[in-house]
Amino acid sequence: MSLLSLTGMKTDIGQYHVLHDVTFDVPEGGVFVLLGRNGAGKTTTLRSIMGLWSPTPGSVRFRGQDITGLHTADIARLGIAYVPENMGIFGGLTVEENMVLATRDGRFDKGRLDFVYGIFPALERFWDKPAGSLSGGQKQMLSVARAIIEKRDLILIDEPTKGLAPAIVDAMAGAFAEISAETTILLVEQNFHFARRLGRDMAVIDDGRIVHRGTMADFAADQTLQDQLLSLSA
Ligand SMILES: Nc1ncnc2c1ncn2[C@@H]1O[C@H](COP(=O)(O)OP(=O)(O)OP(=O)(O)O)[C@@H](O)[C@H]1O
Repeated sequence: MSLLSLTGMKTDIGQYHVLHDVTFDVPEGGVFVLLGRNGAGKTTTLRSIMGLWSPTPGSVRFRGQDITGLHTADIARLGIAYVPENMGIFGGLTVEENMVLATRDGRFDKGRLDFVYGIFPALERFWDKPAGSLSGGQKQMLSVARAIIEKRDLILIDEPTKGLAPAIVDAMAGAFAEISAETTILLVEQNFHFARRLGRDMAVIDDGRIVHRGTMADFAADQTLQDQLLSLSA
């Protein structure tokens, strides 16, 4: 059984038909990549999974349970975390306060905090600093750290490399490889070079429709297919 299954998902935002037919399965373990150009529908797909938009018709199943139409908080409680493109951190609060707000009951498990520091050592150094004073890369690390401060089954991450320097992107790739050893990641990306390093399975979305599904290894080896599908992203 797939960890997450999207079937025939259509999402309207106001009068706009944004998703027309989004169907794909995310298997448990590793990184699943959803590629697509600007405005293709990647963020809307993640927001529809999290209950922030309502797909009608269509269904979202998590571990076989139909979660379509549940409230976002209930979806999160089932073990799904969301790292939005704007990172969702509180600039006026310290790193520690941002992390506290991401826990269920305001307390850290010591072992878990060490696990997070092991992946993102900068957070320990900046623990008492305002999140707003961090660099772009450190903010992105904080936003991912908030998602893993408690163990989750699935993390949805929206374009985490956008605007980051290559060295930080490398650090992110290492971090995601570590995280994906315990938690399935659904990664939305435009950066194919980053995505291909991490992805096991993948799909391409264009104009609100899934136009390709397969393994990253097959996709990365097929230049014609890449030219055809990623040029949609030109
Ligand atoms: N709140 C909204 N109101 C109206 N249209 C919207 C809204 N949010 C998104 N859209 C439209 O829906 C389409 C898909 O947007 P979405 O943000 O899902 O794309 P994306 O693939 O995540 O793009 P990007 O890479 O730019 O974030 C776009 O045409 C966008 O303009």
